[in-house]
Amino acid sequence: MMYTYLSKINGPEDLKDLKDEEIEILAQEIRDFLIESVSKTGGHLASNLGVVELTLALHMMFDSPKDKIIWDVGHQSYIHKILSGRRDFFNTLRQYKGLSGFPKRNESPHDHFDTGHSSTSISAALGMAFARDLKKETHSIVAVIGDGALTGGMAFEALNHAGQSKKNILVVLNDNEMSISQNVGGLSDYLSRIRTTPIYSKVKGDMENLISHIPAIGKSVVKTAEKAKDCIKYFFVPGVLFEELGFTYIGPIDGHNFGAMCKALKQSKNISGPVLLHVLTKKGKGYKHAEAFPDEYHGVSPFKVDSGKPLSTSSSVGFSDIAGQTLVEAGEKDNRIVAITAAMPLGTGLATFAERFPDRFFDVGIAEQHAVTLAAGFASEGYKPFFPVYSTFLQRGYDQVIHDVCIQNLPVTLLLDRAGIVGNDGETHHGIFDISFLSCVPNLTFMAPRDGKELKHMINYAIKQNGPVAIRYPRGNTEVIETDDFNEIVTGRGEIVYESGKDALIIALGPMYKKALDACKRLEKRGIYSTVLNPRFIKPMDEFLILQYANKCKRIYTIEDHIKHGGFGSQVVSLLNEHNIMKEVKILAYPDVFIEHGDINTLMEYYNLSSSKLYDEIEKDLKSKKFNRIAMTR
Ligand SMILES: Cc1ncc(C[n+]2csc(CCOP(=O)(O)OP(=O)(O)O)c2C)c(N)n1
Ligand SMILES: CC(=O)[C@@H](O)[C@H](O)COP(=O)(O)O
Ligand SMILES: [Mg+2]
Repeated sequence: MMYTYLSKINGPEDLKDLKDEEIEILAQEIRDFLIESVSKTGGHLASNLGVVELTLALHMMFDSPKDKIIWDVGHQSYIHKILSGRRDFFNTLRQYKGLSGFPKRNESPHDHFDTGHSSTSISAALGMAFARDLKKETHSIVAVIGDGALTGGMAFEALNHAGQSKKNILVVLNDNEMSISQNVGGLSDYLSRIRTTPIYSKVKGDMENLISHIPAIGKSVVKTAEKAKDCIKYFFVPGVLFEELGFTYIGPIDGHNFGAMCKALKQSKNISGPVLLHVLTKKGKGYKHAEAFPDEYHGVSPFKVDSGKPLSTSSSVGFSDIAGQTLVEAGEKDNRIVAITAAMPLGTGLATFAERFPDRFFDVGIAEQHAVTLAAGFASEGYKPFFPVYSTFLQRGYDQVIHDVCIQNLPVTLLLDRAGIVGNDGETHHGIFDISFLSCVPNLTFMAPRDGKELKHMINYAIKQNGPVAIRYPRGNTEVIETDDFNEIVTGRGEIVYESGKDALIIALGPMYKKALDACKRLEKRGIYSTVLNPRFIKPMDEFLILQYANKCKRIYTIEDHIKHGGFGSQVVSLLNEHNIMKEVKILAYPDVFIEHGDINTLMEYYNLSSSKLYDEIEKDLKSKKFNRIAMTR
């Protein structure tokens, strides 16, 4: 495709000479480029299509990188990347060693703050504003936050502080009425009222003027006048909530009108103190499939541009779907079951539960902390709350897990979806810390299913427990095994899934058992016979089974889709240590680094966790041990 204007943009300075009509053509070219490029790599499409004019206006009116633009979540920063000299790298978007899907300070001087998790932009911008003023610098600082991200508690904490601080920062609220799914909550309703009541914006200036001229004479008259002022203000002035917090509110502005956006941004620069600019956009703008289904086009895998259909389809089923389906089946039988999501009903497989049991389904917005304590409240009243949440996002609700759930030993079940490497979203999103931060918490039962069938049984097991349970499972698909032979889930019991000899004991957590099994069968061809153990329980661990086989086998390997530090393997080591079993354990897990983005198979290969790398590691290790022994006896 020919990009007449886009091909000439190598940095934001190249925008400055363009006329409004040319900017309009450029906006169209950017949309075409985005659709074409993301259809090949996959990525966050709909959110980016919605902020084309907004990003152009920001780069036109501010002087990046001297002025700092902070993108909340950062999934909508693609146009910013295109305009700041990274267009030619879009064919590598979210690929291993390629362009990140989020802002990265180490990627460009135009990226001032790394994001990925939601609702951090206002806090970061405010910190930068305090620093700027202490250093007596003068640049502008802009936080761009979506209406979804504004539902996160951190955003409220930051607004509260920023309003009182009187610091010069601009918060651009990009309101498209969508989180990944339809946005929720009272604040979202408030924004819709501003959006749908045109009188608000028209009369704002006049009203403020009028209010300021209401005279104040005599004590009781003053009181009455103040009350009247408040009433008038609350009724007519848009964004009064933000004004009351200490912000100057501007808006709502049509975020697809470049001229209006530039005018509003210019206006914001002349206001002293924090300003909130409320911008209305359409998620998916300019691509009919994304406009019609912004939730499905929020994050996409490669697709055909004409039909909008994914390039590859899979016949297997996702772990998330199995979790959702199991909760629906359980919900039919037991009306104590409630399901909570923090703005991820689709990703966590809860769509059917939401439809089937609207009274027992709660989307709380991007509010993981609140979700955990809400679940605790339900549990304290005899309910069986389930909170399916991406492992990485539960990091937000850690204190609540300890303080509100586990200390009170409440029967809340945390379904840790996307546990392990998630692939292209990268370091902010990999769920590789949960074993470390959860297995140290008393009262919590913690499990990892080897496949979808085991997940189903574990969820049903969790329903029967009287205390907190967590179950971790990865992003992606699982086999559907419809066989009846299944060892029932019993607290603290693992299972031997394969036993051909005692050369090696391979303890493989969750779905890693499959790779272990592959490696084990290849090892047999080299005359190495081993046993594969599926621990099922991270906590309480099946100490008996592990010790029994550790005693029998020559060498022990643990495999997990998690970091090594504080992970499952390190707990096996300490178990053996406590029982004076002096056998070497090799932990096969991720090292102490943040794992970059890339597809899951590539990352697993790189970090020696693919079947073939596991085979190589074990074979090499067993060989070297033989040599060591010979060397030692000499
Ligand atoms: C703490 C946290 N929870 C959940 C998510 C998943 N998530 C990513 S984008 C998004 C929706 C954001 O909506 P909004 O800010 O309005 O941006 P839009 O996509 O509408 O432009 C969600 C829930 C996240 N990134 N961080
Ligand atoms: C930006 C963000 O946090 C989400 O959009 C995330 O990328 C979704 O991940 P899944 O594709 O695994 O649902
Ligand atoms: Mg939104």
